[in-house]
Amino acid sequence: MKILKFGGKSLSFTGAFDHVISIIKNRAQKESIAVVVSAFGDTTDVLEKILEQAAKQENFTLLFETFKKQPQHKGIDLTHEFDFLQKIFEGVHLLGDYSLKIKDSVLAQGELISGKIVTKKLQEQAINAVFTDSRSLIITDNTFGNAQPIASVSRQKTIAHFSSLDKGTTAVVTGFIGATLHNETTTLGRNGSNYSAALLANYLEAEELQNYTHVDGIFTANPDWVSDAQKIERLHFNEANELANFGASILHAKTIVPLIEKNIPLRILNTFKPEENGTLISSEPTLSGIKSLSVLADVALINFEGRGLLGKAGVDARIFTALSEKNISVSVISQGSSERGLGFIVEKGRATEAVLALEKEFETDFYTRDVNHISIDDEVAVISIIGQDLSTFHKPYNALIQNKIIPILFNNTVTGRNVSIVVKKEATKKALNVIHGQIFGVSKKINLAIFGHGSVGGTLIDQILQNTENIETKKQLKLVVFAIANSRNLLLNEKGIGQEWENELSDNGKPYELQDVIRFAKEHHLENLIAIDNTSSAVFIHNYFPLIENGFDLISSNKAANTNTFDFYRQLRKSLKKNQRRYLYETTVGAGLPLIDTTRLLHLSGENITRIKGVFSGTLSYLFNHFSTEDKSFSTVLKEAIEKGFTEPDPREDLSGNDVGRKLLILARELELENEWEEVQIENLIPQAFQSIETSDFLRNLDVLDAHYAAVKETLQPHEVLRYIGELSGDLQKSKGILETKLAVVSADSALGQLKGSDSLFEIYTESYGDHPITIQGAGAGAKVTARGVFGDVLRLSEKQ
Ligand SMILES: NC(=O)C1=CN([C@@H]2O[C@H](COP(=O)(O)OP(=O)(O)OC[C@H]3O[C@@H](n4cnc5c(N)ncnc54)[C@H](O)[C@@H]3O)[C@@H](O)[C@H]2O)C=CC1
Ligand SMILES: N[C@@H](CC=O)C(=O)O
Repeated sequence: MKILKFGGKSLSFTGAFDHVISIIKNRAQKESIAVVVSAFGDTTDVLEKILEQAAKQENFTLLFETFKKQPQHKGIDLTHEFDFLQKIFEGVHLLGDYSLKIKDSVLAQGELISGKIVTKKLQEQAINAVFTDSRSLIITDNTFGNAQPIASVSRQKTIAHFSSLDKGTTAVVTGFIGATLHNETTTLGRNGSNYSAALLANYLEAEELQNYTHVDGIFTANPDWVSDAQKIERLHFNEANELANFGASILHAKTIVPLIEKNIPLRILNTFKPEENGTLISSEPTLSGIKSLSVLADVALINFEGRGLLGKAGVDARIFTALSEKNISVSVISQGSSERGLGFIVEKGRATEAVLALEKEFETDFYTRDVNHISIDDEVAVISIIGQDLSTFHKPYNALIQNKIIPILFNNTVTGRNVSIVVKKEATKKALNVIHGQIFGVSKKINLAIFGHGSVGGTLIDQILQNTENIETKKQLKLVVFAIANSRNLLLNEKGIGQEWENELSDNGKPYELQDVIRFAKEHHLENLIAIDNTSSAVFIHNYFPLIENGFDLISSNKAANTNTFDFYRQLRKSLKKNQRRYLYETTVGAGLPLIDTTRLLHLSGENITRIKGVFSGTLSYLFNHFSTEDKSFSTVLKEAIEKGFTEPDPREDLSGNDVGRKLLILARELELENEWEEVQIENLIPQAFQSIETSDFLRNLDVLDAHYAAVKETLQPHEVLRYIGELSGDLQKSKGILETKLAVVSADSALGQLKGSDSLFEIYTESYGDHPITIQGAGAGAKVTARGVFGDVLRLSEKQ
């Protein structure tokens, strides 16, 4: 025989009542089953509410009449139950009070009513169903509200009842309720119906207990909180027991024990998807490893501080005796060895009572100041990682710290392989997602906010969106672009903005402040945050500080932050260090070329860099490579460079030499030089008259540059070409270097002279390499290569997140 149990949600009319009847019908026609039912939907709560109204001597009639008229009650003779309830409510109304015994009698009507209805509906479908009032089977002690079954009597009564049924009969048994030896109605406490079903399975030595719920089975975490949670196919009883103890709402420890005793498998199924296998819990060994995350949300942390009690014996015993006298159960406990500090978790509703009990117990110790204080923090939750041991705990732990979630305390069990972490309640969802992403090997979600969607930013967004699947398959990284903004508008989507981002932004983008992005990330508990600055704004860089303080790592193609004052540069590093955030900006020198990384590694490894020289600007490289050898005017070649996306948003940044100057300054600071922007000697290629006019006027009048550069070209010898060069020299061991940019005439067959297209060339001279510099050469500008470089930074950060 199999026991099928249906919970209240499955039985509500707005739920899956018809599915339940058809499941039972199909199964009853094929095999031997017994059915255990809970009360319909929220019946138990409604009955309790009416009882409360009656006890407060309020008018309970309206609610009671509404209850009686519920559609599921139609067509069934429930006169007996309704009359019984009416009498009790009237009595309670008169007395203004009720006992737990009365409450059990009232609540029991919910299961009695649903049992009758299910039986009748099955009979209408020609199923030989018999209503079975479990008060004649489950005999309990008289702990009303949480009665304990008397196994020997209950077993014997249950077996006798089922033996008396004709073959092919389907018993519909009321869950949750029992009766004392004196025939007084009792209830079995929280999760009582599941317990009844487990007891029945035990007494009848059933083949399997099948629990039909509103979920597909047990998941690696609550899918309402973790969208990547996966269904677990199989669990061992021990693992299920751990899960049950730590808050998995569809399991309860006391349900599992009767099943373990008789080795009866438990299957969690979805009423709406009866054909699926759900989760099977049995004694079969399963693959070892971490199984699931569970959350205890309705809890409070009690912090007991008693420094003066150091070394005194029996303090813990006093604490737990005081609590146990009040029947307050303690879950997570953590105690320091050096001082008498003890933190532990109790049910939230009992926290004040717990503190009062402790204050009473330690009254004299307060007086002697041996106990400093006892406090409650009820804004906490406990996350338990079932199957986790300490050998790999550093992974989720580090991920939490990375995401600025600092566990308040944690503990592990010696035998049970699980670690519990107490976190601030507001961080629960984010913490769950971070841990889940880390330990289940499913993709780690990286949440990106992209500021600036011009040439580089726009190309980057497209590159990311085109490669999301590929990256997820190869790297198990799920890149989610949750924010895209320019200087005016912001588009947000916590699930990820898609390929249509441009249209969506123009349709739904809204004016914003930076705080909107930060708040959105917090409200949606987004983890592994990266902000990407693809603007050229010297104003935007001040946003780096709030971003860092709110858990964002940073990436920029914008050179403004690293070329601001040295004080700003230092403050930024300080904030990054304090908040344990990282900042990558590989594309700020040489676009996609690995300049920063190479320079940094050489310097860090102690290699003495003596000089860095080269063509730093892709734009100017393109300009002079083509202008020197082709019969084209200077402005024609410049326009080509602009069209190809090599130039800065304002091309005068390139022509003024400023862009090269910035790159020199960025590299200098990588070498720990403290140069300021004003100390960079720059040759400006723009005639004085055009240096401070509007960009649009300048762009309209580019040909004014032609005469000057035609004259310069005239002076070149046949084997000579023009190159705009940047050089970092001087004693680079000191705090300042010499930073210089200039237009130079070089031999066409020199390394610099042979440059093609928009290639940059960087020569890094070091002590060990002598006269043979490390040379890095390649496309030094262009939206595609730059975006690709930024993408590289995203992956670098993501892998370390
Ligand atoms: N084009 C290239 O080859 C390379 C460019 N870069 C850098 O990449 C950055 C972007 O360049 P492009 O895409 O060509 O510029 P762009 O002008 O095409 O795009 C800049 C974007 O930033 C936005 N923006 C400006 N101020 C903002 C603010 N305060 N807040 C939010 N958004 C703001 C603009 O609305 C625009 O969407 C620049 O800093 C540039 O120096 C770096 C290496 C190579
Ligand atoms: N305009 C810049 C782009 C890269 O920083 C250049 O030409 O190098």
